[in-house]
Amino acid sequence: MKKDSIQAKDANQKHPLQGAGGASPRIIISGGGTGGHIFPAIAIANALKAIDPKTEILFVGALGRMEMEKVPAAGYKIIGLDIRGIQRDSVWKNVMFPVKLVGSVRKALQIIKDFKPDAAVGVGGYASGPLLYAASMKKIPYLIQEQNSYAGITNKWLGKGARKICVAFDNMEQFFPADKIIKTGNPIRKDSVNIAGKHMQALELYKLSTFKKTILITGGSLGARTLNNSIMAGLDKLIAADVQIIWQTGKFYYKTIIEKLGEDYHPDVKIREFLTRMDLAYAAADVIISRAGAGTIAELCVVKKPVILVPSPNVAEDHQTKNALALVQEDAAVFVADRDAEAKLVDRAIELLNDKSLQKKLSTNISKMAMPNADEVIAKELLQIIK
Ligand SMILES: CC(=O)N[C@H]1[C@@H](OP(=O)(O)OP(=O)(O)OC[C@H]2O[C@@H](n3ccc(=O)[nH]c3=O)[C@H](O)[C@@H]2O)O[C@H](CO)[C@@H](O)[C@@H]1O
Repeated sequence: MKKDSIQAKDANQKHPLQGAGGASPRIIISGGGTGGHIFPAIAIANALKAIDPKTEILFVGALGRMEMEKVPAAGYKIIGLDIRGIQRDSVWKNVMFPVKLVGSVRKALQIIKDFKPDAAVGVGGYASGPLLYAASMKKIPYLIQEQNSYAGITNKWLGKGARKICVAFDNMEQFFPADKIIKTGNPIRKDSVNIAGKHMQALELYKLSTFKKTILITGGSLGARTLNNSIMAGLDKLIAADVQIIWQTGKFYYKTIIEKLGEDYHPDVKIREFLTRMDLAYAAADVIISRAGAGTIAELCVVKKPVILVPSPNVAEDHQTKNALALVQEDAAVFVADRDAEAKLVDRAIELLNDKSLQKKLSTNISKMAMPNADEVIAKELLQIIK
């Protein structure tokens, strides 16, 4: 584990925020569903460990969801609850929901009894509801981390009982009690944005040329159909422009794309289902095309590359558009609407690659919006509420 500024200087010296009486804190972190919830949770866990490596951390997620794979891969233990969200497309799919909810609260109560946490954290996603509800029943203090400019129904409800609510956007008083809100930014995994000096290593990993410009396409943790369709439509143009691409398709779309194009479609087109080393993908890129998920945006501000954002129109209250506009209003990103992407995205990307002064302006402006220490700030807030 890397040492950082909040770690005690001497390994034997107790950090001022270490658990009461010298005991190391025991924390449950709950939630998940998509990378947008899971990776901030891992970032908070890493920050807690940096303060006190003996901190005991247990994750609670939803069975069958991405966290059950990504959390152990990050080195943490996770227990899954048998819970899923309300399905809006069919009433019948929700018949078992009340039974599963009650079962999950019961299991969460047992987890709390066994693990004996000093505090809990909810990052949003199915599992945080039952776990934080159980925590409130057992009078365990908890903190909520809300990534978006729009709070989901569970977080709004749980916000009333939270000690602190850490947010990344202004005007969150419309969802949460004002006295509990702290604007910290979104926690990001330090290793996903640590790109300094890694350009050559990144080109080697992807077997990319040092003589060509590179575009990274990322559709967020699940991939994005619109981005995939737009790239598919513009492949010939990209190749003709001598551009190479790292194309993250997402798990759902990968197979179809590979079936259509073949495994070795073109040496300049690197197609991947999911990128496990975001640092190297960011490091390789000259220009990035991305969805506007809150976590990705927080990372893009730190890696400060020129970015084109194509917000998903299929998320609650159109929050990705709000995320994207927060940057576009500061001249910190180029905006392409989802409905225009297939016709315009590749042209805009090639134009941006050829416009050095626009690239410079975007990089400078996006870097001003970075809040790189949210993980540490949130970890400290959490330890304060234990005290
Ligand atoms: C469709 C949907 O519901 N999207 C939501 C979801 O986005 P999503 O799950 O896509 O999350 P974000 O865009 O916030 O973050 C994606 C995270 O996944 C990582 N990553 C991504 C791709 C990859 O190949 N490898 C990888 O490691 C990124 O580095 C980042 O840390 O949660 C966000 C935060 O609540 C919301 O703002 C989004 O609107």
